[in-house]
Parts: sequence; C-alpha cells; structure tokens
Amino acid sequence: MSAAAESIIRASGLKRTFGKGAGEVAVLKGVDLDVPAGRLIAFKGRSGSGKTTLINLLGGLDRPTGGSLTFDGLNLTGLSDRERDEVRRTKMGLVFQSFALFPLMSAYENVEFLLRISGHPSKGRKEAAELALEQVGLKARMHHRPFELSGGEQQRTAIARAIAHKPKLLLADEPTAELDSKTGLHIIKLFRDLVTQSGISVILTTHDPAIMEIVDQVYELEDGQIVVQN
Ligand SMILES: Nc1ncnc2c1ncn2[C@@H]1O[C@H](COP(=O)(O)OP(=O)(O)OP(=O)(O)O)[C@@H](O)[C@H]1O
Repeated sequence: MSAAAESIIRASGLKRTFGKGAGEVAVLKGVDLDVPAGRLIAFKGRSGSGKTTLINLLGGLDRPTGGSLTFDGLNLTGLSDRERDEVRRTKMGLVFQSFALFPLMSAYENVEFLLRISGHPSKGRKEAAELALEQVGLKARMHHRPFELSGGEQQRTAIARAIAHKPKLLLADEPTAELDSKTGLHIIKLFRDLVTQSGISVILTTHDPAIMEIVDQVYELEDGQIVVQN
C-alpha cells in the first residue's frame, strides 16, 4: 500500500435536514470527513449531536439532503435506493446497540441466516458462519439461543453476523451501550483485533471515554459538524 492510506469514507459538505418549513431541523450542517481504510474510528458527541444520523448516512440507510459521500471510491449519493441496498448488503456490516438477534435461532443460525438472505452461495456458507463465530470467540457456544447467552455474547453474535460476508466496513451504533463497562471494553478490544487481523474498517459511535484510548482516531460532532479530529 502507498504511504497515503486509501479512504474508506469521504464526505464533503454532508447535510441532513429533517422536516419542512417552520418545523425544519438541520441536524448535519456540512460534515467533511476523510476516513482512512483499515482503522478503528469513533464518533463522539453529546446526545443529539447527530452521530446516529451520520452513521445512517454512511451505511446508506438514509439519504443526505446535501453534500457528497463516497464509500470505497463509490459515489453513494449518486446511487438508486436499490443500488445502495446492494452495496450495503455486500460490502458493509451493521451492528446495533440492541443486538437485534432472532430470538428463536441459535447464534450459528442467526449468522447463517443473514448469509443466506444476503445471497451468499450455499457452498461455503457453513464454513463462513463458523469462521465468523470463531473470530469473535463464540464457536464453543454457537448452538445456544440468545436468551442462553450473556449480553456480551449476544453482541459477539451480532458482530459475527455482521462480518461473516467479509465486508469492507463495519458500522456500529453505540455497540456497548447495553453492556457493563468491562464487557463493553472487551467488545471494543474485539473490534481492535478484527481491524488488526483482517484489515476491516470499523466506525462506531460511543459516549464511553475509556474507548477513546483504544481507537485509532476520534471525530467529535458538535452542532452538526465535525469539530475535533484526533
Ligand atoms: N427522523 C427524524 N426527524 C426529526 N428529527 C430527527 C430525526 N432523526 C433524528 N432527529 C433529530 O436529530 C438530532 C440528532 O439525532 P441523533 O440520533 O443523530 O443524535 P445522536 O448524537 O446519535 O444522539 P444519542 O447520543 O442520544 O444517540 C436529534 O435532535 C433528533 O431529535
């Protein structure tokens, strides 16, 4: 790789306004970002500063009302909804605060099912699901259902599900918010290991100051813009 790392995300003047007329709320007011690939990145900012709104735009779950956004060199703002869905399905993984697992399926079935609906060929699906569960340290418990797993193990399952198709970018919105601080730290260390070992890019949002020590870079959002980068 060249000295200048390639970008996984580039945003320029990114805006997201909700509502119309007198009820209009400008949440993102021109976000400029250049996120190098293969790093662990955190967005921080007070509640309501727009972190989730920004993550949703980066993941193509929502469309900006202004500005431009590229993912892995691809202009996301120029794509149709269907094309954006396809990019997300094949090249991104999403992790949420609430884990969002299917309660009647085992950890393995949760991972395998997502591979199936995202079009992964049947050949190799079992291996891909098992490898992802192994990467998150859950292979020994993969036949348990979510209610038999701890919160940390449930979040590991959700992470396995998000990385099984080998995405380039993993987006995690407050992935540790439902966990105690020690378990949350283990989850962040898992993201750290995934970035180091597989070269995936991870962007997460957090309020937890302990996490800031572990990530490569922190971007702080304030009043709809990135105000600090370190
Ligand atoms: N669909 C929507 N319609 C109107 N306002 C919205 C919508 N989505 C978000 N907002 C507003 O945008 C602002 C930013 O919300 P967002 O969830 O992005 O913040 P956040 O930084 O993730 O907050 P938290 O840390 O509490 O999760 C909030 O004031 C919220 O009310």
